[in-house]
Amino acid sequence: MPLIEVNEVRKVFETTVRRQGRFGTLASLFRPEKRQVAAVEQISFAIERGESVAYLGPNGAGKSTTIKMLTGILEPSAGSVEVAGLIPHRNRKRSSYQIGVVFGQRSQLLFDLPVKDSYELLRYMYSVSWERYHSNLKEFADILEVEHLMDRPVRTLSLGQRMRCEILAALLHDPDILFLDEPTIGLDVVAKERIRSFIEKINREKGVTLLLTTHDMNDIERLCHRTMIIDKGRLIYDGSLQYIKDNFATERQIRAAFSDVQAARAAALIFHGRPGVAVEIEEQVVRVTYDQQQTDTSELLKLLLDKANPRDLTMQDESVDALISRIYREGLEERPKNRLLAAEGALR
Ligand SMILES: Nc1ncnc2c1ncn2[C@@H]1O[C@H](COP(=O)(O)OP(=O)(O)OP(=O)(O)O)[C@@H](O)[C@H]1O
Repeated sequence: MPLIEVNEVRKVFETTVRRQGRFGTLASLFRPEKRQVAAVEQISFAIERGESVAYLGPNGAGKSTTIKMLTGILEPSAGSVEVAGLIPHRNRKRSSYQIGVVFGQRSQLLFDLPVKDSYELLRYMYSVSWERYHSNLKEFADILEVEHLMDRPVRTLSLGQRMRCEILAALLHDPDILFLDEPTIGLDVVAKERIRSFIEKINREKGVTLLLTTHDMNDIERLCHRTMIIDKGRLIYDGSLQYIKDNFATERQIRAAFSDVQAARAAALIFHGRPGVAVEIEEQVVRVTYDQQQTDTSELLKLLLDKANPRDLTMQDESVDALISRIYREGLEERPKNRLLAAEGALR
């Protein structure tokens, strides 16, 4: 039985529309105009114990609203949500024992108090035994390297230090599921890497199920075996990141370096006017960008090697980040949508 089960879920918010002008403001006061916003539309998915899933989408797509329904903060307008056998909004307290939540932008630590005080409060709230508390604190603080921060007021911590303390806070009560909303946002490369390796470890070694929202493709590549994409409240993709890469990453770039600018210019001319191939020159480097489905890589490489004399050749696929933003931007209509939807297991 799946650990998380979401069935035909919809969430509609009612908002008040402000009318323009002085009379409009007055009219809005007496007769407010209501408008309904569907933040989530008929979403269904199931997550098994131990999975690690990326939940992606552009701003305003409905990610936070979904997570709020999974954590019981919001009640769905229609459909059903079940998390670890409970209906979250009806069993908020019991449900909270099963889940840990980390919101990149918000804190569950008390700002002016030492980190440890917040942990002790959480221990009390979640009725964690002192023994369990001490052993979890020691184990996690060790790996996250936050032992030396225990007596520091939270407000004095750097963003990276605070995030590591937040993750520890979310795990003190041994939850089965961890919801992470942008856990690496705003962090430098080293801090991101520390957090990723910790999250990976608790998923692999402790079997904690992960649902992660992120705009950082490295988070996904590193942590998640499954990707769900939501756009305008609808789930448009549920499958592997590899599938997206294989089917949508059609753009590829050959980077050829030459011994001087003249040689680079001469090489660029070889591709001039060729349909579906774009060429850029930067000093002695030529970048040839093309669609793999239209043009054979071997053909371009042969031309380069026969007619020019590159010092170095490297190939690069389109970054996943660029790829997913293109999927958001263009939607799946323009692209091989049918292929995507028809593919077995792509959209469950
Ligand atoms: N309390 C609310 N009242 C009215 N509309 C809301 C409310 N919460 C969210 N919305 C709207 O629902 C839609 C989805 O919002 P949501 O916060 O779930 O998106 P998101 O994918 O998490 O975006 P982001 O990446 O910016 O956090 C947006 O149009 C948002 O304006």
